[in-house]
Amino acid sequence: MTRLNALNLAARRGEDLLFRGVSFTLSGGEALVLTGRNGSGKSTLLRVVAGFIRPDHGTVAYESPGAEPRPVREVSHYLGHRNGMKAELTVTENLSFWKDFLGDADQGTSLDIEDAAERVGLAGITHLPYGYLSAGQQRRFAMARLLVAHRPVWLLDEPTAALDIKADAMFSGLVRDHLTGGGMVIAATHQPLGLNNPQMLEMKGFDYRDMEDAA
Ligand SMILES: Nc1ncnc2c1ncn2[C@@H]1O[C@H](COP(=O)(O)OP(=O)(O)OP(=O)(O)O)[C@@H](O)[C@H]1O
Repeated sequence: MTRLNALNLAARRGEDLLFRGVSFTLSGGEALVLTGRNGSGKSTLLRVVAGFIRPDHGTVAYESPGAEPRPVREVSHYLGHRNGMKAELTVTENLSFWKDFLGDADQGTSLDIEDAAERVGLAGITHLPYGYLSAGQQRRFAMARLLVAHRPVWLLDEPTAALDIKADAMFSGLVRDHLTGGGMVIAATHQPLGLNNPQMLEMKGFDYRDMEDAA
């Protein structure tokens, strides 16, 4: 059984701690949804888990049977607000870069680029420069990145913001399939993403200090 363990995480933004004492455990097939108002720390927590920001305190690691705990970044995809694609390269060139760069973790299997394009509903246009595509098409191809390299942990920051209903449903399908295959998802999202009974974690922003004072 695979597990992702976050223990007592704290992170600083500027002078102050933005959160502290954040712990959770996810097993393969499980999802965690981060909620909280704008600026409450959802993106920051995702970036700590992804390994982009060093926590002020605490640890987060991915565990799989017979292996030492590993940094989550070795086994995760991070889909943030930006698409992470170069406008002047074609879709195929962009996705090939990510496929080679990320590789498949843990002997997993991934889709080739045309199959991934089909999964996100955009077969046949992978020869076009990424910059020619509409904003929604660009976002769909950013999602295809999750499919061209196998990574068991998906870290998603508002993945479907500004997408139409069809794209929402398509992405919910990808997430469901990923979980059914034993993957994990941590998502900051206001959309249900088709998740069945996810764990929930409400981020409080800098206000957590007032709440502790009042307690
Ligand atoms: N690089 C930074 N340096 C200092 N403070 C930052 C930095 N990045 C974010 N912050 C602050 O940290 C707090 C949390 O930001 P974060 O982006 O994690 O919130 P969020 O819950 O993801 O918000 P949103 O829903 O608007 O995306 C905010 O008050 C923000 O201004």
